[in-house]
Amino acid sequence: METKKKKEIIITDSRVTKLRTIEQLQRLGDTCKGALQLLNSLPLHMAMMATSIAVLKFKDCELDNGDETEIGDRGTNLSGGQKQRISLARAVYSDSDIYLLDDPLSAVDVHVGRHLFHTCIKKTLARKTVILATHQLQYLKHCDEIVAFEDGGIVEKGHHDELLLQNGYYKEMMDKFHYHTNTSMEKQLPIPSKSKNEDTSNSKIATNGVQLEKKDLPKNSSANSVTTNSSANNVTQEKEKGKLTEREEMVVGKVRFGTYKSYINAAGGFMICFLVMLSYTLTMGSVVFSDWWLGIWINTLNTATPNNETNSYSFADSTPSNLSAANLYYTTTSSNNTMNPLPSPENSSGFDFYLLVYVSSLGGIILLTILRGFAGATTTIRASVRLHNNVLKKVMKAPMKFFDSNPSGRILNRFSKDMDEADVFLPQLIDSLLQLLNTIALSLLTTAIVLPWILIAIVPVAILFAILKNISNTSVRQLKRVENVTRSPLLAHVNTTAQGLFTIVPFNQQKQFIENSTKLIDVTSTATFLFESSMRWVEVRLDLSSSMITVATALALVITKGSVAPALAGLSLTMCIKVVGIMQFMVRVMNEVEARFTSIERLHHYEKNLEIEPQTFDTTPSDNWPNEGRIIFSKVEMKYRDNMKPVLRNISFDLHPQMKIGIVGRTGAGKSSLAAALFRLVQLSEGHIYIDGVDVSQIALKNLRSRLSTIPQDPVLFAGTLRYNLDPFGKHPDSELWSSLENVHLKEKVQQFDQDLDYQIEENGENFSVGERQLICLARAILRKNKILLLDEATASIDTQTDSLIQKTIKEEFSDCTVVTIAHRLNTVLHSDRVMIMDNGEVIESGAPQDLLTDPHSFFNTMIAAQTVKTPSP
Ligand SMILES: Nc1ncnc2c1ncn2[C@@H]1O[C@H](COP(=O)(O)OP(=O)(O)OP(=O)(O)O)[C@@H](O)[C@H]1O
Repeated sequence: METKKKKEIIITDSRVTKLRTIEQLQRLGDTCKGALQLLNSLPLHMAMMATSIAVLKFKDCELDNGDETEIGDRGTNLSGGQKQRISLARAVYSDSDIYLLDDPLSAVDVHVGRHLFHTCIKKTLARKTVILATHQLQYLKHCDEIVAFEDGGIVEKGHHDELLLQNGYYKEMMDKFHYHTNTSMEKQLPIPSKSKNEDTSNSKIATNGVQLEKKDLPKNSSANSVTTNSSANNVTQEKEKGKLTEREEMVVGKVRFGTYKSYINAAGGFMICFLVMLSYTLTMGSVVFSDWWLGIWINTLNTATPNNETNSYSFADSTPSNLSAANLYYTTTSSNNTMNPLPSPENSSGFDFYLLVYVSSLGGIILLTILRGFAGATTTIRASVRLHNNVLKKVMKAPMKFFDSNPSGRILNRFSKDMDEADVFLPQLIDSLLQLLNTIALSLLTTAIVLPWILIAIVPVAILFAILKNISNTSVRQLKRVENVTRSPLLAHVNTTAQGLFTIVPFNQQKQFIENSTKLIDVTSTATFLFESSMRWVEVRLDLSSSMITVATALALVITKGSVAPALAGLSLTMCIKVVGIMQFMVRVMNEVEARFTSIERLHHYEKNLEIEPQTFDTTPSDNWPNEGRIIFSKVEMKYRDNMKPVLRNISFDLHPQMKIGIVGRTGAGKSSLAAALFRLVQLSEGHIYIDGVDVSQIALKNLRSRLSTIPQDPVLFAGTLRYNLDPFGKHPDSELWSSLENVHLKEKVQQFDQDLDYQIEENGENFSVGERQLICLARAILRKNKILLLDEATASIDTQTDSLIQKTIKEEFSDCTVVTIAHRLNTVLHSDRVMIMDNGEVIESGAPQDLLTDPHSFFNTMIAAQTVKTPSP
């Protein structure tokens, strides 16, 4: 493998079928957890060492704790460019022979893009075969071979110079590209060749009324001085800095009353729960009454029969309900021949009366049982539905930092396993518990009335079981809590593995993921096993105690043979077996109920303690707000989390209505954070943002977010029809939907689908390319007709030609709107009214593009110069 391998470069057109594998590889390469898992699995420091020179320059990445920084689910705490660089670093580290890179330069700025192309792709991977799908046409002349695709087929193939000579598709594309980028700029202005630091040392930056001295600004965007200083002093503090995920909470001790109260409240309140309990008591009471009445009836019949000595005691039925007054009453009345005040069954009316009451009581039992079942089921279902909805509402309103620091597995765990406990296990257990409690209460009551001396025997049994319950309860409950918590990492792992499958498979990391999964399953199963074992532990002891009590009673009866009447001896033994059985069962159920209530405890924790985004309603904007689209940022400072340094610092600018503004800057400079601040995804630590004179922090989030349109860096599509994705509330007629699709140049493609607007979009829009997803989002924004549109790298994954058509559409469709365009492709913002350049969380330059281009010292000029592809010396 010493000979240099041939490189092949493939250009893809976003309207053309892409190489599916490459696309998915890159897209899923950006899923952070996959990155984290892989990076964790590899010797991370070595990986970074091997690739940092070529790719990362981690200090430029401004990660709080360098390569030790923890990355959240799907790379939530990384900028788009940082995600791409980590993906590329991972690919380089894998040291493969063939590299498939799908547009890895789309989300990075021109400086980093050049660095990545020349240092990483050309130099580090010099001896590898690299297949690069890209829309960055400026790099093509450095490639060995170019393959141009159109409509899913190859239209041209060859070297840059050859293809130019052919004067065909490639030449036309290059001409358009140059027209849109370098040529137009070159026509306007000379391109300075000064380095960035020289260029920017003295000039002033105007940000509409706010004058900033450039010398006050950091000379370089990198945070190297920050990381260097702090790491020298305190290593522990440094480690904490890069920490993202918080420990999942786990309560110790008894389940608090607040948890039960939250369940009772969710079920409908104390009164409803009391009524439900009453329905259980009445049902149980009706059974007892029916048995009792039968006893009276039979007894009356027997007293009416001359030969009544044949009375027998039958306790064969072992259901708890038969441990009732009826049996006891029957026993005593038949032996004592008590007076019966009721009508004699000898006459037919008396017989009818007994029968009538008995049949009515049976009817009552049926009715009350149905009522009880209905009341129990609806109440417990209502409780779990309300709990679910309350928690869901809380999670939906949680701030971004909650999702950053809580892996998806934790949230999934609450909504799956914990909800399952509330939906399935608890209703059954509560039903059993209420029945048992009533049975025991009624049994004790009747026993106390009829055979009070039996209570003396019951007391020690009850004490013994109470002791056993107390001993076992603590461990059963705590082991259930451990089981609850250990499931979260497993769910997170499964979730991220599924999402990152197209990264895992090409990197051949299945084995490692299976091993990790097995380890996590082991941990979860161990916890489940321990919980189940603790339950079995107490059950064995309860069984043993019950048997011993029964044996002791039987022995006592045998020893005292003759001194106790056979009937009473039989009764004692039966009572003993029943009472012990019920008590034993009740201890089990009570233990399990408390253990399973730990899931309600976890749900209640979210319900009660989850921080939500500030819901301010101080100002209610008018229905047509914002009708002008003026945006003012005043001394804005923003941190993603309190313990982090600000990502936006002292940002002030004033965007006039209908202004078209371009925001450019190095990757990680804070451009997307600006959008996050505007949408109040993260609260400002200082300063204010005004839209048409209204302080956005004073209005309801719903009002704010529904009145602004955005196309995010990672376009989001939902599983459903295309129509639903364009117009979720069905507010627009089909004609408008088609017109918006036409505006984004997707009409033809959609017409090819069998079900056109009803075409089914898969989860995350998997059946569309990233560029197409961005276009669908743009069509959605066109339909919404809001006065303010924010495009965050909205056309980064779209070819230059379509990009320019889209820019034209945006210009026409949003001519009377304020459009903020965040872009790395500088030609995208070249025709804006104003360009703002951001660096290290600050606006370092602002002005009309023409003015900035005429200033040879401007940052903007250096960026333009970088885009004109100067090959660095090897
Ligand atoms: N949710 C988050 N939590 C913590 N830090 C974050 C989060 N999102 C972004 N950051 C950090 O904030 C900084 C600015 O990120 P931002 O996404 O605003 O950059 P950007 O200029 O849009 O970059 P790019 O051009 O690469 O998309 C980066 O250093 C990034 O690591």
